[in-house]
Amino acid sequence: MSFEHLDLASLAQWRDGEQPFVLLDIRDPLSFTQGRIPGSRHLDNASAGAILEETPRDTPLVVVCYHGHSSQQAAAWLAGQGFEKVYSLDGGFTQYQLTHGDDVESGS
Ligand SMILES: O=S(=O)([O-])[S-]
Repeated sequence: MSFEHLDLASLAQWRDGEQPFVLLDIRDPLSFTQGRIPGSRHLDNASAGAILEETPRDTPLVVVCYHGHSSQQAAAWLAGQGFEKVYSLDGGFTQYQLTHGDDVESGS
């Protein structure tokens, strides 16, 4: 079990499509509150239990971090928890914001 990489163009297609998936943002809570990809959930030690419990293992997960590095570790971990389709967003939120700066959600 492992994860795959997802680029921003593919993410945009997914967001326009019908297929459900879950965006999991592992950045620090303040960064998450200040700006995130709309619809993202914050994944940290506190929320991991509930997310693992309520998410069917065949739901595709897309992990987002700052630059696309630490999301790979989180994605590998999630794959190890039995999720069948796990993706790490290449470029992370930083790249997303550069190219989709007008499509960012904020607040808690
Ligand atoms: O969050 S990061 O590991 O890409 S700097």
